[in-house]
Amino acid sequence: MDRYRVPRTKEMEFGGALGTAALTLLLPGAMWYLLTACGTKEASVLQVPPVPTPRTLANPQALLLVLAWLGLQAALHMLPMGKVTEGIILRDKTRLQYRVNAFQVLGLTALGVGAGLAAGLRLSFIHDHLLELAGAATLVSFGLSLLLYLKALLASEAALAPGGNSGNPIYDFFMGHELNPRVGSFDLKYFCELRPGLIGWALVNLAMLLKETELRGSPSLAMVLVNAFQLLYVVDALWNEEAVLTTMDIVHDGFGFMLVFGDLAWVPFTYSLQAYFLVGHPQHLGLPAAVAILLLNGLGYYIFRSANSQKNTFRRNPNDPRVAGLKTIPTATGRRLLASGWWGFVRHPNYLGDIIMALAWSLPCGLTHVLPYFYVIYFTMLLIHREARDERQCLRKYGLAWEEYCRQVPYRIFPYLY
Ligand SMILES: NC(=O)C1=CN([C@@H]2O[C@H](COP(=O)(O)OP(=O)(O)OC[C@H]3O[C@@H](n4cnc5c(N)ncnc54)[C@H](OP(=O)(O)O)[C@@H]3O)[C@@H](O)[C@H]2O)C=CC1
Ligand SMILES: CC(C)CCC[C@@H](C)[C@H]1CC=C2C3=C(CC[C@@]21C)[C@@]1(C)CC[C@H](O)C(C)(C)[C@@H]1CC3
Repeated sequence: MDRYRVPRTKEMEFGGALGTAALTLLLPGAMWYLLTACGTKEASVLQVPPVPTPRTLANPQALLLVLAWLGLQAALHMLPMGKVTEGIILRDKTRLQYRVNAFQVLGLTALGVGAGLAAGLRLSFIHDHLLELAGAATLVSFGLSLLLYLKALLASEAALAPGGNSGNPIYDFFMGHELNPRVGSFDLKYFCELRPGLIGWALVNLAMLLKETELRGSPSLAMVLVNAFQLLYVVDALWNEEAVLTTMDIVHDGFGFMLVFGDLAWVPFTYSLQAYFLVGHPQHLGLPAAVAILLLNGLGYYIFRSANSQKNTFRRNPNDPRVAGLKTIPTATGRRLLASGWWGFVRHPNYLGDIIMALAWSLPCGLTHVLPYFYVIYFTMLLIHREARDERQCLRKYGLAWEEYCRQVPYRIFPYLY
């Protein structure tokens, strides 16, 4: 097993141990700040929000609900439906198996929620107890990350994550020490990456729509647009679940606090900020503006989906007629890089589409507040940072061929700008 041992992480990211220690506290703090500010009349980012009470941070009922949600999603994931597929080849030359059934799970969850609503369930309680639920999800994230770190200490050296094996406990706790932590055949990272967080996000959005309906008799056009756009994004991710197996998160990053908190708390509670904002700060959206925003989202989605599909098709079968005619650059690894089509336009066309969509999700909230624009600002920063991480890995993997690609396709995300 020694020859498969994962080398020590030398280049630490996010400012090393100090930076990751700060982020471990700052990220939950930022989420708390955003939600509290959004719940006030002013919704100002400059107003210092009240200090959270212990009861809001650790509410037993909210904790039970979050655990029940995770339990339900885990149980649905384990149902023998959907196909089983293999992940990429690991260091020890083995491949893990994954059950692909997130889309069916979404369908079953939707049926359950529909039945609940028909039976009188007041889903808008999610709006009324948003802080408690976010606090509970944060607590669960800390607990799970700690268990994962302890479990990783017992794992074989070949099972560790290349990015989370520095030997510094704080850094490795944040980045994730073990690459693919599993309990039996249940893969914790693969499960958390999409299902509880993304379906939870759609559920929180729906709760906001229902709350608005309770308050004003019907949902606003702005709220319908935000719900529809983000639901499309969630459905798309679940429908293309298999593609997640080749993302940086699954292939390179361990499962630590960054991803656990990101998946279980950050995504459902901060990505739904626009819908939460609209409940307390109704916006009038005229039809021409709505059509323009709809077209913008359509453009973003088209770029995002076709760029991701083009690369996935090419990686699966370079001779597929849909991609066989594209220009490519050979690399020493035997794999080729696409150098025309979407991947000849900019080096990360999928990020460009994603950022355009992010803007379209904020615009329905009007131009009077900064808060609903948090997502597009944060997301642009996240993707610029992620792009830099990916470039470093690609340069390491492909060397001269990557340099040639960068020469042929000079812009990273934004054509003629960056
Ligand atoms: N909503 C959210 O919060 C987030 C969304 N995302 C979205 O997730 C999606 C996936 O993103 P991510 O996992 O970061 O990365 P990508 O899907 O962009 O994958 C990057 C990898 O693609 C391969 N690649 C790069 N250039 C080429 C090329 N020219 N030809 C062929 N292959 C190439 C390389 O891997 P290899 O060569 O090994 O195949 C590279 O490591 C994106 O659409 C992104 O916007 C990402 C993060 C957060
Ligand atoms: C909390 C920190 C600031 C950083 C946390 C980052 C995470 C929230 C994101 C890292 C990569 C992600 C991906 C998606 C959601 C956000 C996180 C977990 C994704 C599942 C969204 C839907 C897309 O279609 C996708 C391609 C499947 C995404 C994969 C990466």
